[in-house]
Amino acid sequence: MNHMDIDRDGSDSFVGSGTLARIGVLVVSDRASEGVYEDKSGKAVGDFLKKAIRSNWLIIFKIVPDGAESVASALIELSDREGCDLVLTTGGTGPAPRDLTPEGTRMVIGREMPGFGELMRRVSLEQVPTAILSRQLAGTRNRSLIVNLPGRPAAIDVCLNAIFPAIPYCLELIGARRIEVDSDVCIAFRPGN
Ligand SMILES: Nc1ncnc2c1ncn2[C@@H]1O[C@H](COP(=O)(O)OP(=O)(O)OP(=O)(O)O)[C@@H](O)[C@H]1O
Ligand SMILES: Nc1nc2c(c(=O)[nH]1)N[C@H]1C(S)=C(S)[C@@H](COP(=O)(O)O)O[C@H]1N2
Repeated sequence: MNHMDIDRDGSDSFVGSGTLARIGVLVVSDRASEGVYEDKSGKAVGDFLKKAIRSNWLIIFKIVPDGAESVASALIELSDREGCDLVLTTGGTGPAPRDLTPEGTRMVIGREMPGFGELMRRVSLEQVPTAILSRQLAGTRNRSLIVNLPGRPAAIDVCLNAIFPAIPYCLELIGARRIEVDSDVCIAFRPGN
């Protein structure tokens, strides 16, 4: 498990005070986990978060091979033991036999939140017709929001740009720690604001 503190300027050390949100990034990839290739998707998620979040947060990074069990146990570790408010997974959402991230996610979430997958498929479809092949899910596990992203590095920004406006309010509703986003990158919507 790799812990890295990130401040709003994108450096790797935490500064400032206030709520420290905990964000898990779970890379699901046979080849990245074996070192056959270098992970680019988890890194792209970290880069997006560094740009988008202006309150204090901590990233907890983990790479596992494909599989429902490997995903489920990593999600439990990130949500329950690491106390993550938000967990973003990459990879393993397609139809290939070893693509079992949605199955692993479904094993651990209490409530499914279909809107996240619906929106990501809609915006991705404007870029690639194969967007319909992603079975990405999202849901809550107690005070954690878990969201599946596709594995392709190019998909990460497209998907996060689309869903991030709804994430701060969702975290608030489930009783997770509060995050503030940078309005130059994304406008968070909180009803009543
Ligand atoms: N973490 C990652 N870093 C870099 N590229 C990735 C990563 N995850 C996926 N990809 C790329 O996106 C493609 C589709 O992702 P998918 O999750 O279906 O992986 P895969 O083909 O099952 O292979 P693997 O599990 O070994 O990454 C991969 O074939 C690879 O080219
Ligand atoms: N934005 C975006 N979404 C995308 C893609 C992409 O390149 N960009 N690739 C699609 C493809 S080819 C597949 S098979 C599915 C599942 O990808 P995964 O198995 O890497 O999660 O995501 C889809 N969604």
